Amino acid sequence: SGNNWGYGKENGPSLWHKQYPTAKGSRQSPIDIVPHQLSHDPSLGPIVPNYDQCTSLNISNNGHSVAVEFDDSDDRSVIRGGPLDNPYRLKQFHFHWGGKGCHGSEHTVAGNSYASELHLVHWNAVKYKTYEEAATAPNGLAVLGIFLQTGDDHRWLHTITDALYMVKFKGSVTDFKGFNPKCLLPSSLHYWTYLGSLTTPPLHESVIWIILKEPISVSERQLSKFRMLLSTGEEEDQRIHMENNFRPPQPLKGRRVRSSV
Ligand SMILES: COc1ccc(C[C@H]2SC(=O)NC2=O)c(OC)c1
Ligand SMILES: [Zn+2]
Repeated sequence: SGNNWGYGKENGPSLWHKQYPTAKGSRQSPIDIVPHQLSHDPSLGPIVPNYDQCTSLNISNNGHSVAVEFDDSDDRSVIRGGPLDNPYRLKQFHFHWGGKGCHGSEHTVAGNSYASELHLVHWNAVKYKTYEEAATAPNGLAVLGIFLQTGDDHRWLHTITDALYMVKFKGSVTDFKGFNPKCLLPSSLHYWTYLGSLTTPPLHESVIWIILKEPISVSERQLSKFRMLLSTGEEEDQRIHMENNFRPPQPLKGRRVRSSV
C-alpha cells in the first residue's frame, strides 16, 4: 500500500523514490549546510516567532515520530519575518533522533550531525485555505529547525518526555494543552534559510526552511525516552522501537543557502 514507507532496510529513505518520485526532485530536504560557502544576506531580517498564546492540543505517535499539534484556526501562534512574506501559523512540532549513542539530526553542518532535530511546522494561512493545501504548494510551509545536542538536562523538555509513555504505541494520542514551544528555542535566533521539501513522504517541495544556528542542549537521559516510543501499534505482535527516524542530506542542486546576520 502507499504508506508503508519507514526508516528500515526494506522501506528506508533510499527506496522512497519508487513510490514517491519527488524524492529525486530539485529542492529536496534535508541538506548539508556548509557555513563558509554561504552568502550572508543583509536584506534578511530577524525571524519573530510569537507562541505566547500557546494553543497546543495533543501529543501523538504517528509511527514515524511524536508530534504536538496546535489549534491553527487563527493567528495566535505564528512566525513572522526573516525570509517570510506573510505570517505562518504554527501547526505542529515533532522530533527526529538517532539510536543509543548515534546522531539523528536531518540537516548536517559541514558534514556534522547533531543528536536530534526539532521541527516546528507552520503554514501560510494568508495565501492558502487549509494546511493540506499549503503543504502541497511551493513555499506553503515554513519549518523552523532546531538542533539538539547532548549535554545538561533541558529545563523544560521533561514536560514532553514525561508524556511520551502515554503515546508509546503507533496511533496513540493524548491531551497536551497549554505547552508554549518558546521554551524550546535557543537564546540566539540567527539562522540559515533555503528552499526545500518535506523530509518524509510525500516529500512535497513546499517548505521554506529556517534552521537555527545555535543548538539547544538536552541530556542523554531525556533523549533516551524518545527511543522508548514504538513505531508499531498496540495490536501488533512485533515491537519496534522508534529510532534513527531521519532522512540523510540530499543534493543541493544549485540552491543558495542564505545566512541571517
Ligand atoms: C502534509 O503532509 C506532511 C507529511 C509529513 C510531514 C512531516 C515531515 S516534514 C518535516 O519537516 N519533517 C517531517 O517529518 C509534514 O510536515 C509538515 C507534512
Ligand atoms: Zn521533521
